Formats: sequence, structure tokens, C-alpha cells
Amino acid sequence: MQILDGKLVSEAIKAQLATKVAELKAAGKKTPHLAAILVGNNGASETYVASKVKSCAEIGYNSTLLRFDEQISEKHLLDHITMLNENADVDGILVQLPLPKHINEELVINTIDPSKDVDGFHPMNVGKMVSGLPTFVPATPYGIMLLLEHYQIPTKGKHAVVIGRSHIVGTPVSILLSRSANPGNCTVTLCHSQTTNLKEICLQADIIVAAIGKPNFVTADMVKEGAVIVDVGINRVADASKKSGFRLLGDVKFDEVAPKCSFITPVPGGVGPMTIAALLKNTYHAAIGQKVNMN
Ligand SMILES: Nc1nc2c(c(=O)[nH]1)N[C@@H](CN(C=O)c1ccc(C(=O)N[C@@H](CCC(=O)O)C(=O)O)cc1)CN2
Repeated sequence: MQILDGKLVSEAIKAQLATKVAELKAAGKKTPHLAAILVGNNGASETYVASKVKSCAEIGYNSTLLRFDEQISEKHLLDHITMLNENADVDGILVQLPLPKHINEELVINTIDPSKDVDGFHPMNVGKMVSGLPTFVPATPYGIMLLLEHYQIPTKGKHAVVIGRSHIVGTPVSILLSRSANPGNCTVTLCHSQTTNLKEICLQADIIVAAIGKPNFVTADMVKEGAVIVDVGINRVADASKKSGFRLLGDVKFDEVAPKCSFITPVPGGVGPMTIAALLKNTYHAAIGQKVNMN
């Protein structure tokens, strides 16, 4: 069994981007600029946004963090997005999810200029991805593809089972695994809460992408010998022995699944850091006016 080390690969991607940014600056070109919007005090969201802002600084990007109170009105939030859309210095805009219940997430995403939508959530960018056109690819699915590519995991003709059909991960990664070339060209089964024979389906999988948001959901009896396991779950589980009061658990029961598989992502240090690296790649592409071609 080999670990798919997202921390290591993300650091390598960040180093490549830092070199490219230095080249842009030396040529008198624009420094990439990411604007992040954070609403409320969700602890996990604070961690992720802080990590995005820190990573920008590490590789020489400019970043702006707009923090708003939980009670911000939808109109006020949309006005701020419009201002960022019109700010020529800002290349990429992201609104950290989830948003408070009184705010219409769809409306917020639809308000972001598609050419600055580095999360790849705008329907126009989703449509392009589904059509196989160059676009911004959502960061977590993009990060998973970059990780599979780095480790040269064979995917052509393999059966990939994706557990979870969210707009952020499950649905887009199933499209990428089936459509893209290398990695890609998989036969994909997309499973979700209404799937009745999940264990039987998982046992046929060469690759499992677990993105269901339930700690330790995938157990050894669901995994075929030699399968590749990608664990997207980052579940905070109460643990009084930790200073933070919680520990992170993936969607996969790592200790019992790892001995059975060929490759596995750890939690933390697997898909999470790749999400940040992929976002930074999208932001670089936004700054130079390019899109990502997954074909
Ligand atoms: N606007 C967005 N919101 C959300 C996205 C997204 O892509 N765009 N995805 C997730 C959260 N997410 C990115 O924002 C994210 C999740 C996890 C990590 C990460 O680095 N995880 C670390 C552990 C960090 C910790 O201590 O908790 C790891 O796995 O090693 C980065 C980004 C939902 N919202």
C-alpha cells in the first residue's frame, strides 16, 4: 500500500506556481489576486480560508479577505460580489461555503463573474466542464485528478465508484473521471443516499472516491483487494484529549482499509491540501486569461 501524499504534491504545485508568478512579475505582468469572502464564524471555514490566504502569500499572489457577520443581508453580500467583479485588479473570487441559511447560495454563485469564478461553481463553468470545454474546474475534483496524475495511477477502463453526489465534489469528479483522458476514461458509478446495494457496487470498484461526509463510512468489507482509495471526508469528531476539542476523520476507516488497497489518501494530508493547490492553479489561469483543459 502506498500513501497518496497530498501535502507533498500540493507543495510541489505551489513551488511551480511561485516560479511562474516570479516570472510574471519579472516581465512586468500582473500579480495574481484572489479575493475570498467568508461569512460568519464557522470554525472549519475559518481554517480553510486562512489556509487559502496564507498559501497565496507563500507563492507571491495578492489576496483580499472580506469577512462578514453571520447576519449580513443577501443584498449586501451580492453588492460586494458585484464590486469585486468590477475590480480589474481582482482575478479570482471565491465565496466560502456553506453560507448561512437565509442566503441563497445559488444566487450568490450566479452573481460571480464566470471569468473570475475560480471555484468553478458558476453554471456556465459547470456546463463547460460537462461539455469537455476549457473552464475552471472545481478545486477538490481538480485536486483529486492532479493527485492521480502525479502518482500515475492507471485509470483507463477502470471502474470508479464515487460515493456522494454533491455539486462541489461527487458530481464533478464523476464527470472528470469518465470524460477526461489521463487520468480519466473510467467507467463511473455514482452512488448516493438512495443507492440500495452500495456494498456490492463498492466491491466491484478499482477506484473508490468517498465524498459522503460520514466518518469511517467505508469499511474493509466494502473494498476489493488492490483498490485505489480517495478519501474526501474531513469530519470533525469531538475528542476531549485534543487541544482543539476535535480530531479529523475521513469517510474511510483508514486503519482497516489501508492494508487492503494499493493506494490511499490520508486524512489530514490527502485531498484537503490538493483542494488549495487546485484553487491556486485556477487563480493563476484566471490572472493570465486561460482556462483549464482536462481533455
Ligand atoms: N467556496 C468553497 N467552499 C468550500 C470548498 C470549496 O472548494 N470552495 N470546499 C470545502 C472546504 N475546503 C475548501 O474550501 C477545504 C477543505 C479542506 C482543506 C484542507 O486543507 N484540509 C486539511 C485539514 C485542515 C484542518 O485542519 O481542518 C487536510 O485535509 O489536510 C482545504 C480546503 C467546503 N467549502
